[in-house]
Amino acid sequence: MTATVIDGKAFAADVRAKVAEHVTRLKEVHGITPGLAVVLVGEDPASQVYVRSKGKMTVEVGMNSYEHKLDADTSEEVLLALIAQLNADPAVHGILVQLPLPAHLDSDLVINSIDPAKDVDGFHISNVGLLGTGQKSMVPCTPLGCLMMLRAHHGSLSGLNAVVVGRSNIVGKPMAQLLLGDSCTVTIAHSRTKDLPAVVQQADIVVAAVGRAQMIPGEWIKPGATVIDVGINRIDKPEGGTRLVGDADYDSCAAVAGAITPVPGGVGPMTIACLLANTVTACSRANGLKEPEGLTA
Ligand SMILES: NC(=O)C1=CN([C@@H]2O[C@H](COP(=O)(O)OP(=O)(O)OC[C@H]3O[C@@H](n4cnc5c(N)ncnc54)[C@H](OP(=O)(O)O)[C@@H]3O)[C@@H](O)[C@H]2O)C=CC1
Ligand SMILES: Nc1nc(=O)c2c([nH]1)NC[C@@H]1CN(c3ccc(C(=O)N[C@@H](CCC(=O)O)C(=O)O)cc3)C=[N+]21
Repeated sequence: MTATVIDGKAFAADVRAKVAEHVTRLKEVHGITPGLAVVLVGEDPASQVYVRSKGKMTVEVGMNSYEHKLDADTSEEVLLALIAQLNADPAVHGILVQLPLPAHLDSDLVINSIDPAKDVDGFHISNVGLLGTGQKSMVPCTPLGCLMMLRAHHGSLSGLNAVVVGRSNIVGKPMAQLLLGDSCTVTIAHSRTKDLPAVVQQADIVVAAVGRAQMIPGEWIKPGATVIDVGINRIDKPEGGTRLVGDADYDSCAAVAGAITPVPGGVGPMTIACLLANTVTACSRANGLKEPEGLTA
C-alpha cells in the first residue's frame, strides 16, 4: 500500500483563508482588528525565523502583529511586567511566549501569568484543566492542527486505537486529550514504554511527537494506519547541507500506512494556522461575538 499524503500546507492555507474571512467580518461589521502579541526572549536563530514567519502570516490574514524581543538575560520581573501590560491591552487578543525560555526563567510561572482568555497556545493551567474536563478552552495549536487533519481524513475517529508517542505538555498530553474527546482508545507512550514497537503496531492512528529523527520505521506501523508526524529534526545530508525530517522514517512508513503527514509541509504549517485561528476565536469571545465555525475543537 502507498499512503495518501496528507497535505498540511494545503490544509493550513484553507484554515488561514477561513481566518481571513472572519477577520474581514470583525473589521467591517464590528470595527475590531484581532491582535496577536509574540514574545521572544533570547536570540535563538531557529526561534527568530519561526517568530518572523508567524508575524508575516498574522499580517497576511489581516490581523495586527506585535513582536516583543527581549534580551536573553531579561529578568523574570521585566518579563512578567510585559505580560501584565499585554494582558491589560484591549488591542491584544492573543499572547504567545515562545518556548523554551532561557533556563533562569520559570516557564510555568510565566505561562500561568498570561490571561487564560488570551492564552492562544492553550498552555495555561486553566486551559489545560478545561480541555481535560471537556469544557470550552483555548486548545494547543499543534494538537489542534493534528486533530483537524485526522477528522478530515477519517470522518469519525470514534473507537479507533490511537497511540501518541511523547508525553510533553505542549504536544503529547493535549493530543491525547483531544483524541479521547473524539472517542479514540488512547495510549500514551514515552521513553519508559516497554516494547514500543508492539504498542505502535496496535494503532489505527500514530501521532509521533518525540524529537528523534526517523525513529519510527515502517515495520512498526499496522498496514493502513494513519501516521501524524509532529517531529521536526534537522539532519545532515550525505551530499552536505541539512534537511528537516520527522520522527517517522517517511519512506518505510509511507509504504505501509494508509495516510501520512510529510515533514516539512505537514503538521508545522497547521500549527501556525491554528495559532491564527485561536487568535480570532479569542478576539470573538472577548467581544461577546459568535465564534468562527470549524476553527476550534
Ligand atoms: N510541528 C510542530 O508544529 C511542532 C513540532 N514539535 C516537534 O515535535 C517533537 C516533540 O516535541 P516536544 O513534545 O516539545 O518534545 P519533548 O522533548 O518535550 O518530549 C519528547 C517526548 O518524547 C519521549 N521520548 C524520548 N525518547 C523516546 C524514545 N526513545 N521512545 C519513546 N519516547 C521517547 C519523551 O519521553 P519522557 O517523557 O519519558 O522523557 C517525551 O515525552 C520535536 O521534534 C519538536 O521539534 C514541537 C512542537 C510543535
Ligand atoms: N509557545 C510556543 N508555541 C509553539 O507552538 C512553539 C513554541 N513555543 N516553540 C517552538 C515550537 C515549534 N513549533 C513549530 C511550528 C511550526 C513549524 C513549521 O511551520 N515548520 C515547517 C518547516 C519550517 C522550516 O522550514 O524550518 C514545516 O514543518 O513545514 C515548526 C515548528 C511551534 N512551537
